[in-house]
Amino acid sequence: MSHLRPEEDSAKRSLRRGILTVRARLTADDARETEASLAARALELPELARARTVAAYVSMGSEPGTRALLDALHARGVRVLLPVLLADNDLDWGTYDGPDSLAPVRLGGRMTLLEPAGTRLGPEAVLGADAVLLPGLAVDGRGMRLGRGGGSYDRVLARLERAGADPALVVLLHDSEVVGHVPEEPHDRPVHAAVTPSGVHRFR
Ligand SMILES: Nc1nc2c(c(=O)[nH]1)N(C=O)[C@@H](CNc1ccc(C(=O)N[C@@H](CCC(=O)O)C(=O)O)cc1)CN2
Ligand SMILES: Nc1ncnc2c1ncn2[C@@H]1O[C@H](COP(=O)(O)OP(=O)(O)OP(=O)(O)O)[C@@H](O)[C@H]1O
Repeated sequence: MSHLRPEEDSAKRSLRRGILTVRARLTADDARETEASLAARALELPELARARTVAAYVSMGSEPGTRALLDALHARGVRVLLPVLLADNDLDWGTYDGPDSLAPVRLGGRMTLLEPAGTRLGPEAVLGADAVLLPGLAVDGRGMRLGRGGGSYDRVLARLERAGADPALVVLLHDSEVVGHVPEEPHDRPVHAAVTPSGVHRFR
């Protein structure tokens, strides 16, 4: 968010900026194609085919669209968990029960997040997920993921590790965001796969 640590790796910051610049150039047609292809590729994942509970998120702005995927999972009868951003950047969770179950939440500036409007299940609810779909800006061949810098998903990954939970960890990206190297800090944990509109990249 806006309170980046002064010592934060400037390599992360410049990679973030570069990717957000490219994302800002995408057209509405690009976005529609990306959303449909991303859902198709993700639904081919065996990890999602056998999942009873999937932790996901509602895409915003220029993120690759997740709405088609959320609706397909929901229609299959999968229990879909969605994040609720807490004041300390940790994440609480609620369930996705179709488009009407979402409520807009204004963040600081112009960004609006869609969050689940129903019962909050608590930050530990993610421990019940068979697969976790993560937002990100980039990933490298080791599975090191670059996020927006809030550290919310770093906390989720740390919580899963502490609990000994081992869900499939899958980041959803545009094709060009699978890169050669993502700068990492000691708290960063790798994901297992990335899904992009053109396919699946596996890291373990
Ligand atoms: N779709 C989606 N939902 C998500 C996340 C995400 O990355 N994507 N999150 C992932 O953790 C959590 C929310 N965290 C967020 C962190 C920063 C910003 C944001 O608007 N950042 C602006 C800059 C805002 C500012 O600091 O002024 C930006 O990146 O442009 C939004 C959500 C939970 N839900
Ligand atoms: N387990 C944790 N608990 C609390 N704070 C953490 C944890 N892991 C990382 N952080 C903090 O989160 C901040 C952002 O870290 P980083 O830049 O790696 O975010 P990110 O991975 O890009 O974002 P996100 O995880 O939200 O997608 C850092 O200040 C870091 O110290």
